[in-house]
Amino acid sequence: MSENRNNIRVVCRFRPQNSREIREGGVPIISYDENGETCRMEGKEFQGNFTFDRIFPPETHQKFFFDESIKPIVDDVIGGYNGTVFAYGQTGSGKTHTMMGDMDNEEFKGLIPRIVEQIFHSIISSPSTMEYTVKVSYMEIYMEKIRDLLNPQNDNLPIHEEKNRGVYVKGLLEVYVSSVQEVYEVMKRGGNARIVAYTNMNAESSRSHSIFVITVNQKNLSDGSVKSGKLSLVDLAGSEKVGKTGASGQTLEEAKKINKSLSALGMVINALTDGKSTHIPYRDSKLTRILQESLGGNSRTTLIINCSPSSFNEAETLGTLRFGMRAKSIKNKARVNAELSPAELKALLKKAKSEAVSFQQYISALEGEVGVWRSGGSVPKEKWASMDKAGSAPAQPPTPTTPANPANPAIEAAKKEMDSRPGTPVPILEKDEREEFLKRENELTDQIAEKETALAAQEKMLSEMKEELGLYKEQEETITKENKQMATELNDLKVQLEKVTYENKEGSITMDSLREANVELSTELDALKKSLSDLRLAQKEGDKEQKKQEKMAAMLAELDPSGVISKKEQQIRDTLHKLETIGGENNTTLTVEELSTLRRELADSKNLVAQHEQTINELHYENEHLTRKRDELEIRLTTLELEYEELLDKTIAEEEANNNIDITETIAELRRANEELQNAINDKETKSEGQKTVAEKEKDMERIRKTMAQQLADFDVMKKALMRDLQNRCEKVVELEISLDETREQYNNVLRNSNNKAQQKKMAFLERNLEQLTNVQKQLVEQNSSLKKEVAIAERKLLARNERIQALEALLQDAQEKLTTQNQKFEAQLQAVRERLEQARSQKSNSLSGLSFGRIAKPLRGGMPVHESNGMDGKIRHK
Ligand SMILES: Nc1ncnc2c1ncn2[C@@H]1O[C@H](COP(=O)(O)OP(=O)(O)OP(=O)(O)O)[C@@H](O)[C@H]1O
Repeated sequence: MSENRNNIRVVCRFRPQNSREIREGGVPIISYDENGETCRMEGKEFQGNFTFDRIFPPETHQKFFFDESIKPIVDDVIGGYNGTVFAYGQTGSGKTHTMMGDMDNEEFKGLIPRIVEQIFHSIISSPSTMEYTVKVSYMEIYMEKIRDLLNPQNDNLPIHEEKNRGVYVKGLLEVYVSSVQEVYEVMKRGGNARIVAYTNMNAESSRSHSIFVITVNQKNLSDGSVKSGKLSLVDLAGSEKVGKTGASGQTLEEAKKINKSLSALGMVINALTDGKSTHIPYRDSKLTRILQESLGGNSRTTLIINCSPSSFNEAETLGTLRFGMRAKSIKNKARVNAELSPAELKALLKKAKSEAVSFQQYISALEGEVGVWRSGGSVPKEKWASMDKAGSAPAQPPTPTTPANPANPAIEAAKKEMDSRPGTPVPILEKDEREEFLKRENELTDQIAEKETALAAQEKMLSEMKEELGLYKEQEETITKENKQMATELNDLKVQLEKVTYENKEGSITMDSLREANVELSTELDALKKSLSDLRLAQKEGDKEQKKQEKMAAMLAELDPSGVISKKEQQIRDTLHKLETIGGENNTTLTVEELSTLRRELADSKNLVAQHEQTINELHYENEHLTRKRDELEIRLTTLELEYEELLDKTIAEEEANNNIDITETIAELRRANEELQNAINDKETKSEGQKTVAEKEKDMERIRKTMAQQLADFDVMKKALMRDLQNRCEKVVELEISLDETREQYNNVLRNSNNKAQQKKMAFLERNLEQLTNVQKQLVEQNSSLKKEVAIAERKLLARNERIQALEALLQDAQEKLTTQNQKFEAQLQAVRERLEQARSQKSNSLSGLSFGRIAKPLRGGMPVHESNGMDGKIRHK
């Protein structure tokens, strides 16, 4: 292998100007030489050329870039070399595009998919005597911690170094794969776990350094020899300037850490290339420690520097190009990682055996020489024992004058090994010491990792608690605010409640007063109604009386239209007067003429009585007629007015009974009187016919006169009774008629027909009053009902408010209880945190004082162990 192959190969790839650069007025400042190795920068700050192993301009396709820059490294890996490809450049310069690209797109897939394809292609193309196993691992270094992307919960893996194995990440999951597709799946799985963030320069900026490792082990089945090649594909985080990326907060912290590891990378490259450094600071960062073998060690390394061609990023591009220029001169010492075949081992054994014989001879020669010197002799210098002589000739005792100062080959070998890595900070140690040192270093690294993990867990817990605390505080503030609001609301409600209660009381008072006023008005109204009804009654009575009189007159006029009864009554009275006169005039004896006159008059009287009888009959008839009419009216009235009906029924029934008795009795009496009168007349006629004496005649006359007077008085009484009866009946009839009329006619008509103006006036006044009072009463009733409604509404509102207040009070209480609980919880958590912090501090001080280490849990190692495959065979035997 030429020396060139041991140098780090640096290729430079420019991407096209991006939209931001164009927007910011950036212009391309890079021109490209046709030889594909040189480019020229024409910037404001710098103008000059850069030469690399290859330079790829912006329009370079992914395939071309792979074929021209990286493809040979696949053959190296298959050949048993370690290889490294890493991409360096500012954020957004195209590192991920170059390394990974779009693996599902044939045109845009990047180097890693193409390398994988190429490896599997080479395996398939290799001789059938070769057996391969391929395993992959994927990790990222984020914030100076190694995270397993295939098992992301392992986020702080330690780096170990062993003499035989070199530098490796302990606990990293390695997955055996047997096809390109399986590798793709693994890559996608790991890619999804990568930490990316938005920056001004790149919407999906990698915030970590990712390292994808493919290890190809191969066994030559024909001679038993084995080889292994390990290819590390590194996509570095952006070497950005903080200001330009707009990094802040966590991103700023990231940027600082990223810059730290990148500057450590720069320092390693400087130390490796300045030609004078004896110490290479690999251990200054995780990145450089992992890449230790790739930079100046057992690896064939290609560095891809990704650049922007734009004037907008001149400074960053210049930095990247200079970084590439420095790296160019790093020299590696790549060797094949092979184990010897049995034949080779046999040869080696043979050689070792002959060497052992030589040593034995040398030792014997030395012993001989020592013996000579001890016995006081001397050995000439040319005869001194030496290895050369021991290997070729039998051992001769050395010349005693020559000092025995042979070099210890083991120490020499160790020294040589150490010297071969002049930059390693490990002091030059004896072989055993170095092993001890590495062992101790590994232990300490483990412990550091454990402590870091524990610390990170504690920090995480602390930040979570802080967050929780913040949340509690926020909650507390919110609750306090709510409480305040509630209190205000509660006060408002209380005020409203008081107002409503007051209004309610006022309403009740108003209601009471209105009720009282209503009662008073009702009483007044009742009194007015009563007086009105009294007045009406009085008016009615007056009307009745008037009507009655009128009716009576009319009826009497009807009964005796020609005044016959009165005349006849007068005649009777006259006759009686005559009789009295006759009786009174000197008690003289009546002449025949006088008697005949008396007879005539008597006849007239008889007629008169007959007429009276007829009249009485007529009256009786009329009475019956009226009774019938009254009955009819009563029936009609019954239907019209219940109260009247009952009253009238009673009255009329009573009257009817009395009247019937009276009339019957009166008639009977009249008949009796008539009979007696008839008898008396008959007696008189008989006596006169039998020539009675004057005294007898006088006595008879006196008797007749008395009888007549009696009869007349009786008649008079009877007449009066009749008249009274008639009058009563007429009154009743009139009353009935009036009642009937009243019932028939409307009340207003009665009022209109009323003749009494004063009464009318009073009635009208009272009516108005009544109307007003009715209106007032109506209003009061309305007010009353509306007040009742308002009171009901107010009561409902009050009830609702009371409920709301109760609910709010319950909520308030609930919130206060919650707050208290949360406060208690928070206090407890705070106390726990304090205790833990205290514990951590004491542990730290203990460890610092060298007393003892605190008990920190080992990091979890989930997923499959390193030696396990993911269920895939992983072995590929070419047939
Ligand atoms: N050679 C190129 N041709 C076309 N587009 C490119 C090229 N290089 C990069 N890009 C585009 O530029 C953008 C940024 O690229 P990329 O993400 O690869 O940058 P990066 O260097 O990985 O950034 P970071 O360090 O922030 O992760 C992407 O959209 C990518 O597609």
